[in-house]
Amino acid sequence: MTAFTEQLRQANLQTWEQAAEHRFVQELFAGTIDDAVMAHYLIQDHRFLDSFLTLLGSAIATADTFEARLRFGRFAGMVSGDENTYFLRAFEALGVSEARSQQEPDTAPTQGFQAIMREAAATRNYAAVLAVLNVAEWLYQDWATRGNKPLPEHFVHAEWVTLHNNPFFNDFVAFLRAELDRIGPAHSDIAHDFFRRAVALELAFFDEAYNA
Ligand SMILES: Cc1ncc(C[n+]2csc(CCO)c2C)c(N)n1
Repeated sequence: MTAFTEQLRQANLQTWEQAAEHRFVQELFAGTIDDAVMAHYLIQDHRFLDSFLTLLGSAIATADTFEARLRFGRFAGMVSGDENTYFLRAFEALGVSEARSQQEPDTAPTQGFQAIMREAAATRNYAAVLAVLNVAEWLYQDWATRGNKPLPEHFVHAEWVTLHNNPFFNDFVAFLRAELDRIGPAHSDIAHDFFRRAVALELAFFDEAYNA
């Protein structure tokens, strides 16, 4: 039988592939991404991280096992530490001042993500929370691990790949998928709905980077 998460991905395959093979991903690996595009993307993504932590909090609250709560807790610690540091170092390297990173308005995909993460958290439904988390993590792991490509030279590019392709992260994605494979089939409609909308937002988020 096809795993539930694989069924979700197959149901959204075209959008998923457009995101995973996006121009942003190609240029990131090639190291040719325009600094203005990277800066705009990271400013917006730093805001994504804020609501993402809200969603993780909801996963801790709604998970049905102690083991799952521990894993989400460890992951929240990593995201709040190393990953936040990356953003600050990248902003400095790209010459993005604190004033600019705060002044730039939220784009539509950023607002869309903040809304769907809050909405999933508010359902208090573990399957809905897992559906959004799976897209945000698994889709990023997919593009970051595809083809075993060599890392770009500049740390701003290279670390954006390795943050989404390392043993800790890969383990966490496997855990997220196993949780949704276990919980999802009994909540299929809500899982499909949140998964589909989140994949569309991922594609829109990459597209938006080029409106810098
Ligand atoms: C638009 C967008 N979608 C997904 C991710 C991936 N992601 C978001 S939070 C998080 C946890 C720690 O890495 C990961 C992997 C992203 N950064 N931006």
